[in-house]
Amino acid sequence: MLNVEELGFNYKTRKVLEQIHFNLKPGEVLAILGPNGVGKSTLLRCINSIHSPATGTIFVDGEEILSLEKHEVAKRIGYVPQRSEAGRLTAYDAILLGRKPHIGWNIKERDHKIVRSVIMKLELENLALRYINEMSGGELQRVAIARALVQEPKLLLLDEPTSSLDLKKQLEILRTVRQVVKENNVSAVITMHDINLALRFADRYMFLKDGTIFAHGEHDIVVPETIEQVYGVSATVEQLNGYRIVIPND
Ligand SMILES: Nc1ncnc2c1ncn2[C@@H]1O[C@H](COP(=O)(O)OP(=O)(O)OP(=O)(O)O)[C@@H](O)[C@H]1O
Repeated sequence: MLNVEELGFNYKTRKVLEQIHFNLKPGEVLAILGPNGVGKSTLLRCINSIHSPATGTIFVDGEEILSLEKHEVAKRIGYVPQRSEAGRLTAYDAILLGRKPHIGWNIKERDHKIVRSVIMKLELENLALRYINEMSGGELQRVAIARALVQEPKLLLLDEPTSSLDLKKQLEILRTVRQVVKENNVSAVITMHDINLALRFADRYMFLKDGTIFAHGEHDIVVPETIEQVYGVSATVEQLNGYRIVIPND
């Protein structure tokens, strides 16, 4: 679904990413982890072609992403940035806007049906007619995720999607994203800071350090050495209730 080959990116003269190389299969959730400022959001923006890489190529569902028109990118990729803009429109209309790449001028009953089903899936019924510029950070974050889901993309790019959510909603959102990925055989790339949440919902993990991949693989790469090397934190990794968990030592 996603092939990133030898990707490098600079902000002006400052090198941010180099030698990023990985694949993601349909039906997989990849968690991108790493310290503040390492380039996680920048990587998502390169995949979504908001940024043009200095080197390398990115293929989504077999198509080179930079060769596609913006609306063609939007048909394939649903991107939720860290901070969403909030205009004076209702949550329902904001979510319906996610259908725009597919519909042109005419909104069909099928579009409303998809919007209603995502609203129910994310339990947003009570927010649907509220204005998004009057919402809390967490409410807005859930609306932005709903909007990406109604796009019915092949690839979801979520930049810290749970950063403003309470514990229950963190679990609900990630469970829903995982369910959508598995049911529709699409893929998701999610940047996160909470390693334990990632260990619960992702299939693969990628740790970035100094602008490049330090480790990439399944949960067995999440070991004390990786945590120490990437974050400079001594930690123990244990198994609890079927999940691997990371516990800092001090
Ligand atoms: N528009 C920009 N212009 C110049 N530098 C930028 C720009 N956006 C980000 N940077 C810098 O590029 C580096 C990578 O930023 P990025 O936002 O990708 O990191 P991140 O890993 O997502 O961080 P965080 O975990 O704090 O969200 C940082 O040093 C940041 O200061």
